[in-house]
Amino acid sequence: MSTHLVQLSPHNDPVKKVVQGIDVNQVRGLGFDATCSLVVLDKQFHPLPVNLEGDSRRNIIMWLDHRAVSQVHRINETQHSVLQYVGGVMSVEMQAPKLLWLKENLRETCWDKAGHFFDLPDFLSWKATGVTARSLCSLVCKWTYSAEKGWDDSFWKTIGLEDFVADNYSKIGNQVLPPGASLGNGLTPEAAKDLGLPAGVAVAASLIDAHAGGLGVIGADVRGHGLSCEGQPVTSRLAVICGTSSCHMGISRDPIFVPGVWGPYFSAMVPGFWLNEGGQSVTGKLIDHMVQGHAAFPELQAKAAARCQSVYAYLNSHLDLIKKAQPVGFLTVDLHVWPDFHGNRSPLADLTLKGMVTGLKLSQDLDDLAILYLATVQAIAFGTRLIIEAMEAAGHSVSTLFLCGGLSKNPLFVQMHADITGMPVILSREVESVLVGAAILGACASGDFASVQEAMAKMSKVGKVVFPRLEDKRYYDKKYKVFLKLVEHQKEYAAIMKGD
Ligand SMILES: Nc1ncnc2c1ncn2[C@@H]1O[C@H](COP(=O)(O)OP(=O)(O)O)[C@@H](O)[C@H]1O
Ligand SMILES: O=C(CO)[C@H](O)[C@H](O)COP(=O)(O)O
Repeated sequence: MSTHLVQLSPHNDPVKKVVQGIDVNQVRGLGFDATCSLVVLDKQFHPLPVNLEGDSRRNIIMWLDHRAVSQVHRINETQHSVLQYVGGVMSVEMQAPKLLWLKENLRETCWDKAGHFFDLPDFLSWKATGVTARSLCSLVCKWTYSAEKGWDDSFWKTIGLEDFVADNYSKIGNQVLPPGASLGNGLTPEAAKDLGLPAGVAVAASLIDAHAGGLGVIGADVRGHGLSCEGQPVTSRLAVICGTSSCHMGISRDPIFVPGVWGPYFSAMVPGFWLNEGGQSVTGKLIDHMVQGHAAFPELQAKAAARCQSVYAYLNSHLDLIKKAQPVGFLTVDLHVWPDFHGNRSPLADLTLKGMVTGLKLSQDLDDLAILYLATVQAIAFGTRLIIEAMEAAGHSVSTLFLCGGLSKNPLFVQMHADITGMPVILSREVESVLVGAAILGACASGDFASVQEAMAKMSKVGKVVFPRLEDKRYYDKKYKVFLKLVEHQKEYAAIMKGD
């Protein structure tokens, strides 16, 4: 069986493109993953605006939309027991605060007319099959559903969304399926026509993108690479899905409660295992922001284009040029970044935190841009170290990182994660591992594999292993101390400004 991976985009016909030249009757199954954004439809399944302007083309609240700040504060003040299962503090990026925002701000134009609220991956599987069943993954991770106990009526009543209880959760999902389960009669004739595939192809209950990435990498056979996780349980592996944001997926046999780290979620990624999900709200987005906002960016763009390189490949080679005899990471001895430009997701779970840079100079040249980029990459890796320390303090034991997502294409990002965490980093043979995770779902829905675990073992493959440069550890330990001071100081500044 071969696997075809496709990233959906509204601007082209990617599925038709990817199956060009192959016999579409060989396509056995389809799996969807997407970001955990909130899709709103009316009772007839038409888009409903989630904006004050009433534009129904904008019917999705994106996952990184932080408009529901006041709502999430009030939800957290309830200290309801479901909050235990999201790290103790609900994130503004989850669905309950967004739903409450819609009720409080768009009552007539949206809330009263709404018939269906979907997590984006569930919307896609509905669109493909007409089946409104939700994936256990999205409901458990973003909607407070429990795999063991179902919905908790008291939570929705307490936060002012008793409407869902009254109609037996029909608008947010009262049929829940494990990821990979086959949906209805598969692809509808209409969806089949849109995608250029045969009707009836098996379609799987979906996964959120990070969870698909986790499935795509975490079960690989690591024998023969000299790794300490060889022979250790799969629970010693941490999958880090790093793209626009980074998600740190660790699994365990028993529930582990990690303050500030989402979960524990039962069966939300690997069936039968509990999942903890650490995260950083902006990582790839932050690097892009720092690089594109610098005065030397036009020069960088021109030079990279002249060499037919990406700006990141150019910056990495520029850093190699200016580092001289020292390790590249040592270029930031006096430049430090705190990366929470969009608040801290884990483990501090503090939406109010902001980004910080210390060590700026008057220069605005390419060297300056390259070093700021390096310090940003390092700050993201220090954030990963902080998350791992929190997970380990609560009972996880991590020995190896499995990186995937757009940022794992950046060798500097990967090496910094190895050096700063002191752990080997495994990269998959298939670089688009998030899509491998979705393909695993499709292969389960078609019945080609009896279980997600079996499909994971067969379909994830180790590509490259990057080991930490342990000789640089002392330097990174010192920079980590500074990193922790930055947030301590930021909190002190906030306290000073709050005082009389
Ligand atoms: N070839 C590359 N080299 C360096 N960085 C890259 C490369 N490709 C993507 N990135 C980084 O990855 C991020 C996007 O990752 P991706 O996984 O595609 O996003 P998403 O999480 O939204 O699916 C970008 O913000 C960029 O910083
Ligand atoms: O919360 C998440 C997963 O649980 C992700 O951060 C969210 O889905 C967005 O992912 P991406 O970085 O791919 O845009």
